[in-house]
Amino acid sequence: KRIVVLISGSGSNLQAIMDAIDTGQINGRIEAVLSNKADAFGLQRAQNANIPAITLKHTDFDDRHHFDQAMIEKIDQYNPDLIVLAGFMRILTPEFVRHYQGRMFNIHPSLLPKYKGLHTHQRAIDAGDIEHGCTVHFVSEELDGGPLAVQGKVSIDVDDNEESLQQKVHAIEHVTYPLAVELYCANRLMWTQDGVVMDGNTL
Ligand SMILES: N[C@@H]1O[C@H](COP(=O)(O)O)[C@@H](O)[C@H]1O
Repeated sequence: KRIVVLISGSGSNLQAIMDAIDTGQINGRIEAVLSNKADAFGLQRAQNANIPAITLKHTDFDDRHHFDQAMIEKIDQYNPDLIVLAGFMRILTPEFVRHYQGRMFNIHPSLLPKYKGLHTHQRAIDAGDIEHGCTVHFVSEELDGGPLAVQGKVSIDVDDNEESLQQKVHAIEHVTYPLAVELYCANRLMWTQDGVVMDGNTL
């Protein structure tokens, strides 16, 4: 499968997916990495792996609509089967989401539908939760609201703080995201009219 990854920052999830392709876990190829931030370290990771690393700065466009249209033009040059949002910190327009509906993943640092939005680790601690984690979901027009695909869980210990919990969640993300991409690339995971189907079972 042909994959395009969108990032805004460090790209540790991008790296985990690149490593899983190298080991043969994922039957796919990253055709390009696109960032809305020119200083995103993830671009460096892509260049180190000889993957086209593209910067498209949202600040160069008048509004979201024009930025997203420019992204679509750039991304479609790579004819992707899957778009992976990996720490891409822009809210996408409905047009963009509809254009890639059913072939676009996002990862969110909580056990959705709990804690949509920001500051998920501190909110889980403040709520007294004993478990937390991350969610890979298909992207829909509802922010952090698309159908769930794969989740990874961690325990919250009494001595955990926001930073220690973030590190735990990052570690489980680097297992969970490659697994979701692996299943999608193997046609074992898809979003159908009946919902998300994995290995023939509706989730
Ligand atoms: N959406 C969130 O943004 C972060 C990106 O991290 P990285 O992949 O850039 O290291 C991840 O924690 C992800 O859940």
